Amino acid sequence: MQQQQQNNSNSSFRNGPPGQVQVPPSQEVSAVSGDAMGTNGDQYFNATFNAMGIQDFPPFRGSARRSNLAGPGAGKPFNASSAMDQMPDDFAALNLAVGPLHNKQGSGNAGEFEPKSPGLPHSSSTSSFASYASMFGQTPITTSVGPQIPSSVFGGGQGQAVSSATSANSSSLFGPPGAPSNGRAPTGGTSISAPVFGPASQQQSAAVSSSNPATQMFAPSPQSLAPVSSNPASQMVPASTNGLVFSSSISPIHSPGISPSGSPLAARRMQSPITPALRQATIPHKSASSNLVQESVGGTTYFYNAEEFKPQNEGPSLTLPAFCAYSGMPSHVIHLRMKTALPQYFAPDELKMDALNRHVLSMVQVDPSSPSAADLPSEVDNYQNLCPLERPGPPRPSMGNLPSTTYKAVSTKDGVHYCLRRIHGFRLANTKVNAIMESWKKLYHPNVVTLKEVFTTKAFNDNSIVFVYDYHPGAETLMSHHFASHSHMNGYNHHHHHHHHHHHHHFSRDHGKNSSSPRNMNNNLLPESLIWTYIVQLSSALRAIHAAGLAARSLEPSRIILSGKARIRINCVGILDIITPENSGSTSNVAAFKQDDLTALGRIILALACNNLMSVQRDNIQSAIDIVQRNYSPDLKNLICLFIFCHYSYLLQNPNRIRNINDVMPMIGARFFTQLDTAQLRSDVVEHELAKEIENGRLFRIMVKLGSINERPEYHSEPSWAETGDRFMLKLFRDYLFHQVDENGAAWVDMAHIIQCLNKFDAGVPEKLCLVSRDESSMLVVSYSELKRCFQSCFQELVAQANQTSSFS
Ligand SMILES: Nc1ncnc2c1ncn2[C@@H]1O[C@H](COP(=O)(O)OP(=O)(O)OP(=O)(O)O)[C@@H](O)[C@H]1O
Repeated sequence: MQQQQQNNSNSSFRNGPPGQVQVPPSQEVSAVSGDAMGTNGDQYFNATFNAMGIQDFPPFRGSARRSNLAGPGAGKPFNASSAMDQMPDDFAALNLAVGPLHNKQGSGNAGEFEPKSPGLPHSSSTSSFASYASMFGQTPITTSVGPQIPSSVFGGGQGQAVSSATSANSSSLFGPPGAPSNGRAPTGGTSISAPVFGPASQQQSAAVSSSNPATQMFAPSPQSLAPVSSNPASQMVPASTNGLVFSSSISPIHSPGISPSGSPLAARRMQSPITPALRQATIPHKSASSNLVQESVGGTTYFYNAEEFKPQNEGPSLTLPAFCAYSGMPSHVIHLRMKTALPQYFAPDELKMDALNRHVLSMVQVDPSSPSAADLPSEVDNYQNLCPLERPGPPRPSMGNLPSTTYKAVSTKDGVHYCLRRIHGFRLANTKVNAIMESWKKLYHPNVVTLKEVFTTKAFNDNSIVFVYDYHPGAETLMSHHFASHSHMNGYNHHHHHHHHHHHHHFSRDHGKNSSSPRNMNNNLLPESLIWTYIVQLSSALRAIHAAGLAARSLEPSRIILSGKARIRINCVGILDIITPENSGSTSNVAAFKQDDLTALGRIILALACNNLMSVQRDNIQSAIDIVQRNYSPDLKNLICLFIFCHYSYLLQNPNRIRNINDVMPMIGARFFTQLDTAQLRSDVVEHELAKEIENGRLFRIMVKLGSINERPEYHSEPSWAETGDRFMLKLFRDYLFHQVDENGAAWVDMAHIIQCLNKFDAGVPEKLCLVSRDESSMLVVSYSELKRCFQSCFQELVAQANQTSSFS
C-alpha cells in the first residue's frame, strides 16, 4: 500500500519533491508573528492588504441564466440547524475537556524538545515519520516545517469508504438571514465520510511553528527555524532519523476525543500570548557606548549623541507578519465586557440579536392572502410593499385631530425602506409651506427622524397626505415603552391653555378617561441617569431644530421613538406645519412654538421622572414636582420647573424670563461628559465588532470563491475542469479544510482549524501542507502560497469566462 502511494505521490508532486522545499529563514517575521494575538493591530492592515490581492467577484448581474450551472447541491434548502455560526460555543465545550494536555504552562525552552507526556493516550508515533522519510528517499529537509503527514498514509486500514462528496456542510457559515441562534453545530447530523486525512496534520504544523500559543489560532509562523514551543499542547519529539527532523506534537493517528485539543483554538485560550521571544523582540537594543558628535552651525556648537540622530529607518526594524489574522480584542474593549473567557469570533449576542431583529422587521411583509392586504394599495406614489406599523384597529384621531396611519414601505426609486405616515382625509390647500418643508428635509440630526418627502395621494381612495421619514426598524414610541399601561387611556393632554393654536394641538384621543390621581407614583422610578440621557438627546435635537428656525410642535411621548437601549429621536416633525399651516411660518408663531417645545420638554421629563403620565395634568403638577424633589437631584427639579412654567413667562412677555433651549446646559453640566463617555465606549465596542465582521467577511469571500471553483461540473466544455490541474489541488484543499475525519471515520469538525487554514491561505504563507485525495491514490505537498496562486488564477479564469459569456448574450 505504501509502495503504491509512493509511486502515485511522486507523480503528483506539483512543487517538486519536498527535499527542494526552501523555506526562507526570517527571524524578524517569526519574532513578530509571536505577537499575533491581541497586541499588534497591524494584522488588520495586513489582512486588508492581503485580501486586496485576491480579485473580487464581478459586479452582481442578477443572472438567473446561471442557475443551470449550479452544482449538484443547488436547490437544497439552507439548513438553519447546522449553522456554523453557532459553532464557537460547541467547540468551546469540546475544548474545555482537554485539561490534561495543558497541564504545563508555557515552559518555553527554545529549541528544546519536550518529552511527550506519558498521560497522552495518543502520543507521537515516530515510526510513521521514519517511513515517510524513507518512502521518498529525499535529501533531508532542513526545516522543521515538514510536509504535513496524513495519518491515512501510514495508518493502514483507516481509510474509510468515501461516501458522497458534498460540500453542503460548509454552506451555512453565516446562516440564512433571520435564522437566529437556535442552530446547533452539525456534529450530529453530518454524514460526510472522507478518508482519514489526519487531523493531526494541521496540529503538527501549529506545534512546530508556534512559539506563541496565541499564534496557533491564527498565524503560526512557518519560518521558525527551530521548533520552539512554549506550548504544552505541542509535545514535541524528534521524529525521525536520517537527519530529517520532523516534529510532531500529536500522533497522526488521532482519536476524536483528542482532536479538539489540537485545535488552534484550545491552545490559544490556555495561555498567555506573551512569550519571552516576544518581549525580546519588542525591546530595542541600545548601544552602551556614548558617541558624542560635535557640530558647529552659525557659530554655535552643538553636541549630540549620534545614536539619537540616526535616520528613522535605522531604529528598531518593524515588519508585518506574513499572515492574515484577526488580531483579537483590543485591551480597552476586552476589559469593558469580558463576559466569558472564551475568545469571541462573532459579535456578542446582544448586538447580533439587535441586528437580526432589525433585519427581520425590515423584511416583514403583509401576507398577500390576508384580508388586510386587500385594503392596502399595492403602490403609493413611489412606494411599494406597504406594511402597517401600528396595532390593528380603526385609525384614531392623531395629529391635528386627523386620523393617521403609519406604514413601512420600500421606495421604488432606491429600494430603501422608509416610514410613511399617512394623514387621512386631508386636502392640501396651502402651498406656502414649501420653505418649511425644505428646511425640515435638510435637518439631519441623530435625535430627529428625518423627513424625506411629502406628497398627496388618492391611492387610499381618499385625499391623503403622506409624510415620508427614515425608517428605524424596531423603534418603539417612548409612550409605549415607558407608559404602556396608559397608552390607551392617554392622560397626556394639554391642560394648560395655549393662546394661539390650542385647537390644532389637541393630542388627546380618549380624553377624560382614567384621569384619576396619578398611579404608580413613587414606584419603579427610572434611574436618574436614564432621564438625563433623554434630556441631553432631546435638548440636542431641539437646539438643532430651533437653530434652523423651526419648532418640533408635537413633542410628546408618542411622538418620540426609542431604538436600542436609550436612543431616542423626535418623530413626526413637520406634520403640524402643513396641516395647521395658518399657524406656521410667521416669526412670532415660531417663537411661541419654541416656547411650547420647551414646555413640552419639561412635561416629558416630569412624566418620566414620576414614571407616570398623569403627573403632567395640571392638578397633579405640584405633587409630581414634590416627587421629583424627593427622589432626584435638585438640577432635575430645577430643569423641569424652568421649562414647564416657561410658557407663562412667555405669555407675560417678561423678556428676562423668556427661556431658550440653551438654558438646559448649566443644569446638564458635567452629565454631558457622562453621556459622551458612554457614547464613546459604545462606539469602541461596536467598532471592534465591526473589525471582527470584516475579518469574517474576508474569509467568507475566500470561501465563496473556493466554492465557485470547486466541483464545477464543466467549464469550457471540459467536464473534468474541476478535477484536474490547479483545480484538483484546490479540491483537495477544500477536503483538507472541511472534510477531515478522525480515525473512526467520524467527521472532525473544528472551526479553529478552518479559520487558521483559510488565514494562511489568504496570506499565501510558504508553509506546506499535505493533501491526500479521497481514494488515497495521490498525495500532494503544496505550500499555501502555491495554493493561493492557483486559487487566484482559477478564479480569474472563471470571472473572465463569465464576463465573456455575458457579453455574447
Ligand atoms: N420612523 C419610524 N421608523 C420606525 N418605526 C416607527 C417610525 N415612526 C413610528 N414608528 C413605529 O410605528 C408604530 C406606530 O407609530 P405611531 O407614531 O403611529 O404610534 P401610535 O402610538 O400608533 O400613535 P398614533 O396612532 O397617534 O399615530 C410605533 O410602534 C412606532 O414605534
